[in-house]
Amino acid sequence: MSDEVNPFESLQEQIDDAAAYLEYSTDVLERLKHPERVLETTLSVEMDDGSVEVFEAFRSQFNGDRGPYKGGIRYHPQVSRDEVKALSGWMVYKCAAVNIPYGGGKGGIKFDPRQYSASEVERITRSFAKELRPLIGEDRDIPAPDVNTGQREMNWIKDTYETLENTTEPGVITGKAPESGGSAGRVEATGRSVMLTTREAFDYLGKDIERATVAVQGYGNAGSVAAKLIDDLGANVVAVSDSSGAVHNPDGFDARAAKDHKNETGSLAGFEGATEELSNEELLTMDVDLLIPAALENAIDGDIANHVQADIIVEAANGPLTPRADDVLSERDVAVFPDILANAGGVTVSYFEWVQNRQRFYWEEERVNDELERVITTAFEDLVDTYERTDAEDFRTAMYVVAIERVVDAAEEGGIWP
Ligand SMILES: NC(=O)C1=CN([C@@H]2O[C@H](COP(=O)(O)OP(=O)(O)OC[C@H]3O[C@@H](n4cnc5c(N)ncnc54)[C@H](O)[C@@H]3O)[C@@H](O)[C@H]2O)C=CC1
Ligand SMILES: O=C(O)CCC(=O)C(=O)O
Repeated sequence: MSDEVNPFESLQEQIDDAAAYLEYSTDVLERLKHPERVLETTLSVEMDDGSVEVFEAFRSQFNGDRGPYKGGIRYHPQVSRDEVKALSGWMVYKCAAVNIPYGGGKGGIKFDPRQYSASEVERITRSFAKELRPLIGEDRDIPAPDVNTGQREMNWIKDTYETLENTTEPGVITGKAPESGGSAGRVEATGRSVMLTTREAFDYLGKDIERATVAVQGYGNAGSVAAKLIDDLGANVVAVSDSSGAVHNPDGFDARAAKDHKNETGSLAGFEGATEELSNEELLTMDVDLLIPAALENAIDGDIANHVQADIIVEAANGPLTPRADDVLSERDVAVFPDILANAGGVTVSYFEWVQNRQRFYWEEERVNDELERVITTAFEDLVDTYERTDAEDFRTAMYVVAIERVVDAAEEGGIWP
């Protein structure tokens, strides 16, 4: 991609954009732009054939002024020190945007888990958990799932931690299976907040979600649940993609059937509800009402942004737009609703899981979903109030204004800063 940028630099640019609407000194702003610490380690793990392989792994703790560091663990060949730094920073501002009492962290192991057996993935995960042990804890740093990790990996990390610490501490990690202390509603929570943000955005912009056409890039946890729930609002999902490519039907198709096909065959290719297959870029530039990038960072750069035909973008992925794409889309009046609001359902229900773990009292799914809806609609109101009050250049900048003010207030009121 022509303007693919380092995601850590994107994060810093987003903070600078918001700073123009805030009256903080450069010292204060510099502190908001760098992680407090980053663990960089290597895991030496025995493979099934007896050989030993070495993996790079990271955990970044960006800012803990509002509470324990919080954020997922990603398994992907693109994982790097700067990527986890960016992702951990986005967690800080996400938790502040939806006003839950956490700071931000993120971790990852640089590998493709699909190339390894389940027992190899388990040994790699448990090896990482041993490295994380001194850093994590229910009041210190609480990991969770992200790309290519889920309940299985969270359960292994919890078990390794609890065994080594000789304790029972389910709140050390969230996104666990319900049998291991996970919360009802966590698997669907990220997609649910994407749906809630979409619903509020259409309402705010005076557009009708019923029969609105939708394209979704990335059909994993975040993208497939968002598609299913937006389909339930009456919208028409016409194209979805995964790393194997995109499928399209101009008349729309059942988002659940597309997910079933992916679960059964491992990819969207050959989905019988589609009439044609497209490239990833063709999906991103389709003439639809709503585009949901739900894969990885930098999916839409300045060049692609020039060809985007959607009226509204709701970011399910973290950092899917480059700063240049943001500028182009803002000039072209495409409304972008930012990741730090739209995908915050995951960490919000992680917060509910952590509360339930600490109280040893578990909620029904209906309560989880109701509380999540309250958090996201309140954050959406905070966003539009600030957007209108500041006349910010776009919704992302307005959301960062809200979030940065909360982080600075916590640091100042808490006596962390003079
Ligand atoms: N899982 C969670 O709770 C949360 C996830 N997110 C973010 O959502 C995004 C997706 O994460 P998950 O859904 O959890 O991951 P996942 O591993 O469940 O799914 C990722 C999907 O993206 C697809 N993909 C990868 N590269 C692609 C490409 N170039 N074009 C099209 N599709 C591509 C994969 O095939 C897969 O379908 C990430 O940015 C993640 O950080 C954000 C908040 C919470
Ligand atoms: O559930 C969580 O704690 C974090 C989820 C996450 O990694 C994210 O929001 O990007």
